[in-house]
Amino acid sequence: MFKQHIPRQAWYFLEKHCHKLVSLFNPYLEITFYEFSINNFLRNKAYSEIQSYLSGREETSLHASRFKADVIKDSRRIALSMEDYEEVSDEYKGVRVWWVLGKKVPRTPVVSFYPGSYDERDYTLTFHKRYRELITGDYVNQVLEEGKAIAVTNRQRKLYKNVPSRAWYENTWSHVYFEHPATFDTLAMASKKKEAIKKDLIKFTEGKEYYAKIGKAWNRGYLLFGPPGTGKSTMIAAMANCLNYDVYDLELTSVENNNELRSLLVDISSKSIIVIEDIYCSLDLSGKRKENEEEEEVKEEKNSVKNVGQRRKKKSNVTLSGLLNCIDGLWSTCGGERIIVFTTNHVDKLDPALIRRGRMDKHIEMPYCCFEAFKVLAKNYLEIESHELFHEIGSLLGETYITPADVAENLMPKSDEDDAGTCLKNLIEALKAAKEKAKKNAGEEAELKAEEANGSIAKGNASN
Ligand SMILES: Nc1ncnc2c1ncn2[C@@H]1O[C@H](COP(=O)(O)OP(=O)(O)OP(=O)(O)O)[C@@H](O)[C@H]1O
Ligand SMILES: [Mg+2]
Repeated sequence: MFKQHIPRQAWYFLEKHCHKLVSLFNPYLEITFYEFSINNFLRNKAYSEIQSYLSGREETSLHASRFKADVIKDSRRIALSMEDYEEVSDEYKGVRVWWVLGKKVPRTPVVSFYPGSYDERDYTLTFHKRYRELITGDYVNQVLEEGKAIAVTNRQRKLYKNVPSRAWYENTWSHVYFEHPATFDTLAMASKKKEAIKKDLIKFTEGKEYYAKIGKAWNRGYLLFGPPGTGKSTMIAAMANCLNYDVYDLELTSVENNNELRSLLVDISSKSIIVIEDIYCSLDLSGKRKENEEEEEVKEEKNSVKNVGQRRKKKSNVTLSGLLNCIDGLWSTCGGERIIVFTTNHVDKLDPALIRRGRMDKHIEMPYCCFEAFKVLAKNYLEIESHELFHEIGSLLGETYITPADVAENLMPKSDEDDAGTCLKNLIEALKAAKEKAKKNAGEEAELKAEEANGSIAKGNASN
């Protein structure tokens, strides 16, 4: 119980040599909840729940003297949790128990070349042997339940990003707090389509029993495809905000091989969206590895800015089958309530196996800006729902392709003097320019085709 007052190395010595003697007379039992499971692979849920439970208790703040502070829920409050080796007591049905937060001390000194390497921690629960059943049953269950509930209410959502691992056992997700403002209300898209996606998501979150009944893992895959600037990443943020899920942004080019990918995926908690952006460019998933590599080598020489990324790409040995196995494995083995989202600008170039239904259950096309989507943007950016210029904008939008990102850029006031009318006029200019450009491109293309056709006719005549 008072282990923390004895030097740790001395404690290990005593424990090792007097273990049997001590346990014979010691009326107390100790249960340890490790932060990581024995194989160092998965973070123990119980550890996090105990942490939340203890942070949420008044006794913790009364009896512990050193705390770690964490900002919770939109930076409005802080949660205090015990520092290493602190001890707090708790009472359950008149029985006193003690919790100590321990830290694993390596028995041999470890020299690390890397700063901030992670120490493993554990919570030890101590209580009188007499109450073994009560404490290991009811009390521990109550702690875990309450901890889970506290974690849900205090939950500050996180955006995780995989970082290249330094060693096989290391946790390779790092996070920042997720505070993206996009919602389905601010997303510029035809309202019917938006509502259908929202409904699909809500149905998924409420579908625990349904998925169990049909014998399918409680996960869902979405494929978002469309040109750059049509809102694929914005849609992901809106999904995460709608469902209150964490986001795991998986950068495949930083993953060295299939094993590393597997260990990253199994470390993802439930209530999360796993995102693989730009799947076509992240890996060679089309099977045409040779051709692409040659193209890349040429590009590499030309474009020095891209060199770092290209070199990382070559280092990654993640394969299509590895990715598929991981996704299927993940879907069937771990807890559930996870969504995986792939985004791409080149849907036609993806391997069909990757996006077949069952893996990517819903394919969502992110289109160019339509009038309805423009009205959402006008409301977001200019706080107007109608204007005399809307009619002209509507007909121009029907005649040309422009992304919501370009519309948004034009609607943003460039100076304090710019009012809604000025911004709308800017947009009209941009639309007219886009229309002209498209016309010119179409003309050139037609000319080229005609030239090609004439050339082949002339060739045919010559050979006759
Ligand atoms: N549908 C949309 N609704 C609201 N805003 C949008 C939408 N599409 C684009 N935007 C605006 O344009 C910016 C770029 O959009 P976003 O990054 O979501 O596009 P993307 O499709 O992910 O592009 P890329 O393929 O290049 O990753 C966003 O920050 C947002 O402000
Ligand atoms: Mg994007």
